[in-house]
Amino acid sequence: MKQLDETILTNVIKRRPEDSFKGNFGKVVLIGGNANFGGAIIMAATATVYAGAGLVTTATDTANSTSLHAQLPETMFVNYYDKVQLSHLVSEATVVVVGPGLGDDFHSQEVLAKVFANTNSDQTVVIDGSAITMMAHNKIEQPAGNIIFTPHQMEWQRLSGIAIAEQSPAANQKVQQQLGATVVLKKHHTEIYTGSDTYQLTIGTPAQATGGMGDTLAGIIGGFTAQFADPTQATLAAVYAHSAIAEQLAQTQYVVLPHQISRALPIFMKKYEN
Ligand SMILES: NC(=O)C1=CN([C@@H]2O[C@H](COP(=O)(O)OP(=O)(O)OC[C@H]3O[C@@H](n4cnc5c(N)ncnc54)[C@H](OP(=O)(O)O)[C@@H]3O)[C@@H](O)[C@H]2O)[C@@H](O)CC1
Ligand SMILES: Nc1ncnc2c1ncn2[C@@H]1O[C@H](COP(=O)(O)OP(=O)(O)O)[C@@H](O)[C@H]1O
Ligand SMILES: [Mg+2]
Repeated sequence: MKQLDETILTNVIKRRPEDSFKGNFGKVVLIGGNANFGGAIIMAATATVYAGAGLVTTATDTANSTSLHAQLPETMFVNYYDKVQLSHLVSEATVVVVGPGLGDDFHSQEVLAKVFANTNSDQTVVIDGSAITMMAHNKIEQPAGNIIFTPHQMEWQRLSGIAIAEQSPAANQKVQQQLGATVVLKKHHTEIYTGSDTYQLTIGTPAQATGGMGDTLAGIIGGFTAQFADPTQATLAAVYAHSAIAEQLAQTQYVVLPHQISRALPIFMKKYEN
């Protein structure tokens, strides 16, 4: 297993061309946040905006629209029950992030089905949280696109059928190959299965063990894959940046809040641009 190090950041994070505009840095659509889990999609969208995506739209329950804009005026809002708008939005996106706080009831399943019906092979599709759980429980096929799954260990157990205690690199890799998708298996020392290689994160801290930390990672992956050329390298850089920022904050903090990682991204990324 290859160990991820700081060089992934300088390899991936590019200085912006002078002659550029928001359209050069990707359109990201994030779908999630039911009436109970609005915070999850707000945290994910915050991470995507602060990671530098050019245009960010959040498709969520209408109950979340005011709090979303109070936290993050940079994002646009769409009611995820508006099937026409949702279909159009997803099909026009550079990157789709689906699942943070989506829930798994009948309405969540309908939203997921509409999203999956409208992705295409040119897009990166980050599948997180409730979307992974629904795919596993309801045997839903993978959508079109370059797929990146971001499960925690229980979500990976649900999707792969491998019990947490049995999640060895060999067993995980076998299922990754069947899926044909990148798998970011989140835990202390997260493992990333890309198909051609397996990587391990050797940084990260228990100060990250708090709700919303994975939602934030999904958003950073969305922001990085929207802007930077190679989706696999961009994913590796996002995973590294998320924990590197957390480690820095944890030097003086007992717990690191997810939104603090997002807020730190622009200054952190500036140090590595080249
Ligand atoms: N503010 C918000 O709106 C927030 C909304 N959120 C959204 O909620 C949705 C559900 O996501 P979820 O992760 O909370 O629940 P689920 O998928 O049922 O997994 C939990 C079960 O798995 C078990 N478990 C075992 N190992 C584990 C591991 N390594 N990591 C984690 N769990 C592990 C665990 O064991 P236990 O803790 O009971 O011992 C428990 O039985 C999802 O859409 C997410 O985005 C959250 O992000 C929080 C903030
Ligand atoms: N002890 C730990 N050490 C390092 N990273 C951790 C630790 N605990 C949690 N994390 C990180 O926090 C995130 C948790 O993801 P997840 O469970 O999906 O959170 P949520 O769904 O609440 O946003 C992952 O990126 C994981 O690697
Ligand atoms: Mg999660």
